[in-house]
Amino acid sequence: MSSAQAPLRDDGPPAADADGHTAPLIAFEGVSKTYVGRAGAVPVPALSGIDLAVPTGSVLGVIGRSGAGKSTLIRLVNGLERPSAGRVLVGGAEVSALGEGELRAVRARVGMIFQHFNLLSSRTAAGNVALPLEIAGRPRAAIRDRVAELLALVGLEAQAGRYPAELSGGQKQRVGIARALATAPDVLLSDEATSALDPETTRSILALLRRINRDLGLTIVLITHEMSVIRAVADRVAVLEHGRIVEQGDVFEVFTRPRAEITRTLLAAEMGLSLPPTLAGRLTAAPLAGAAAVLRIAFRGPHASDPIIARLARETGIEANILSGTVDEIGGQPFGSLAVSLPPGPDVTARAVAFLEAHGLVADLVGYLPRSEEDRRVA
Ligand SMILES: Nc1ncnc2c1ncn2[C@@H]1O[C@H](COP(=O)(O)OP(=O)(O)OP(=O)(O)O)[C@@H](O)[C@H]1O
Repeated sequence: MSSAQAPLRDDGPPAADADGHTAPLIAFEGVSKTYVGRAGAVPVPALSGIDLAVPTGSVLGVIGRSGAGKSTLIRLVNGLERPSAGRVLVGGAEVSALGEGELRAVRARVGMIFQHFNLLSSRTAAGNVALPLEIAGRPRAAIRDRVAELLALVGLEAQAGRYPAELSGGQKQRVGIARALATAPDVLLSDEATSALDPETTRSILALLRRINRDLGLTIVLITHEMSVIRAVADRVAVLEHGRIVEQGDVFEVFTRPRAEITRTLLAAEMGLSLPPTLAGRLTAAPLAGAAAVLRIAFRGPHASDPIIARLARETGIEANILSGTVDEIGGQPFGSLAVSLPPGPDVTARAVAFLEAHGLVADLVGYLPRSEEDRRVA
């Protein structure tokens, strides 16, 4: 538990089973949500049959395209929405069955940060962080000390007296994080918290979230439409499509063995972005005449890809050109991806993909490169 206050459960720390696994802090059991709206309006199914368990102290990333149901899912955790069917449990309490009074107590244990920060423009950074403590009726001196502690935690001691209009986007989000942590919650919900930030600021905010998770043991659920966010901060990922979880698991497993089509597409999009800009800008979705197919190959371990490109050439006669390659880490494990272009010829793409997958790698077509560009690159 991150907090000095009573946890949501009043029976001590989460129960452990015989194998020492703790009960999930958040659980969705057969949850569906349909928005009914005005009389006569067509009901909108937003989530269907969601089963999800978020272990205490973990970071779950929920990814999906616009309209997939991400916001609905996160709003069910703090009771801002109620399910049409199923149960949502937080710390053993069935949020979906609580009355307004009890819900208020739960919400004090669940902090939230937002894409557009949602700060009060009339209050300073310190004033924004103090707000939840004032609402909770804390004594003035305790509020002052707690606000100073929180601003130090997010690296904003020097900005305490500044108004939101005088802060950068990253600083505003740091104030948002400090405010969300004010009542020492057990859970932090992040609704696209880095979507309005530039890449460098995004990295620093994600690093801050990771540090808070590690140092305070805070359980984090974040929603995003970017795989790079998941990779940077999450332990586990759930992929949502049309209101259903189509894939979930350990981030390393899902990145290196994506099963659902949507997961592969999202990973390929990220890979496309990590190509050198001159190449990425020339990548086309359609196979123009004479274009070279570009594959993304995911592999585990720093050297796992080296022999496979040589073997592809030797065993199938397909000579792939390496366009770019990265080796990264997910949760301390090396994970790499290569972009290669393939020579022209009948069935070359299908044969290459089949060969690579037969050797335990994941290969996805990310697009096509005009042959002249590809030749120039190789020359
Ligand atoms: N209050 C509401 N009333 C009616 N329909 C809604 C409401 N909120 C969301 N929806 C619908 O539910 C579906 C899921 O929406 P939701 O906002 O959860 O998706 P999302 O994945 O968060 O999308 P985005 O990334 O665009 O925010 C969409 O079809 C949306 O139009």
